Amino acid sequence: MHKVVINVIIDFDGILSVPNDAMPISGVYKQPVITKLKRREIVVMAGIDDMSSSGYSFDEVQSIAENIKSHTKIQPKIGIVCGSGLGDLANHVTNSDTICYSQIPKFPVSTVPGHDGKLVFGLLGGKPVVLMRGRIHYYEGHPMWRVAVPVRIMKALGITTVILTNAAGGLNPEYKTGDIMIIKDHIDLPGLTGECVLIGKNDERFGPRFPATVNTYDQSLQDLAKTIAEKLGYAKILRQGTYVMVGGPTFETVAESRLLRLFGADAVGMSTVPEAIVARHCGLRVFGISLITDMCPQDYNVSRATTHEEVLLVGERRAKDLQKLVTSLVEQMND
Ligand SMILES: O=P(O)(O)O[C@@H]1C[C@H](O)[C@@H](CO)O1
Ligand code: HPA
Repeated sequence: MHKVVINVIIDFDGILSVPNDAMPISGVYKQPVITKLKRREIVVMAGIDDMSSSGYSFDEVQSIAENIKSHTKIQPKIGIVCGSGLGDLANHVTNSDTICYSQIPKFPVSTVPGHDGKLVFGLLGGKPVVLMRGRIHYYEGHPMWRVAVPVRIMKALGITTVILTNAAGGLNPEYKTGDIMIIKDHIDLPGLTGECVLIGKNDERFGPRFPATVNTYDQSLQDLAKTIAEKLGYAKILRQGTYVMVGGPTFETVAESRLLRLFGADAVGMSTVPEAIVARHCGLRVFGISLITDMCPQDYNVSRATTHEEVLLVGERRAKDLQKLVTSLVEQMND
């Protein structure tokens, strides 16, 4: 969302004009403007996109879902978003129907390597699922609402639970590359600084204006995943922690990593939080899991540069373990 500072001139007849040099910059509205004008008028005058927009309307979301339904007979109960390098989970889906995002009118398309851009419908662990092989990220230039609108679309397709997976950098010094972290909580750093995914007009048919975000991540699913992971022999690589979302696409500096750790985060990534918030907002049960693909530098002497290639490589190496965990979780969870 853009914010603008503009100067307006209001003459004695109440006629209002905007100087030619009025330009959108990051900032806040000047108070005198707010008192004289409706917010919407300022937006129109400044030539900015509709600031009250929170994205596709309820009806648009329903109609995107209807279009998707015409491509498959599967009625999914669980939605799964695959993180960087984790899309091969789709290979475990049987009886599958695959639809490219680009085939679906208005469905946002991902541009990031390791994010194929396909919806895969089918059975996983015997349950009907829809899997997003590839997600949309804020740093690709999408507004925040668009990053998470696939979750609303999956809800309109009939899911009741969403599983969010991601690749993340480890901040907790006890973590190691290749660890699997069950997300117990998150820090919405963009949200705390004014870019919450739910900013804009609220349609109560999606969810309430002021949703609570305590207990975003379903406790019973966390417990079940922990039990399954231990049975699978993953105890040594299993973690449970707090994920912080940053806007990206830069990987963190040493000072940023230290700051995020001070905030209480165990892992950092560039996704998941808007999806989790939108999912809870519309009443979905949420489970989140991070694969620690690199350790964030917290010491200048040992800092080395993280690359996306490294992230994908670790994703590939741990893919099978994550696939087993997610498949068993889907199989054993109650609907
Ligand atoms: O989609 P996720 O969150 O798994 O992707 C992570 C964050 C960046 O998109 C990318 C960095 O390598 O991986
Ligand atoms: N930082 C932010 N996002 C990430 C990282 C990281 O180190 N690794 C994978 N996604």
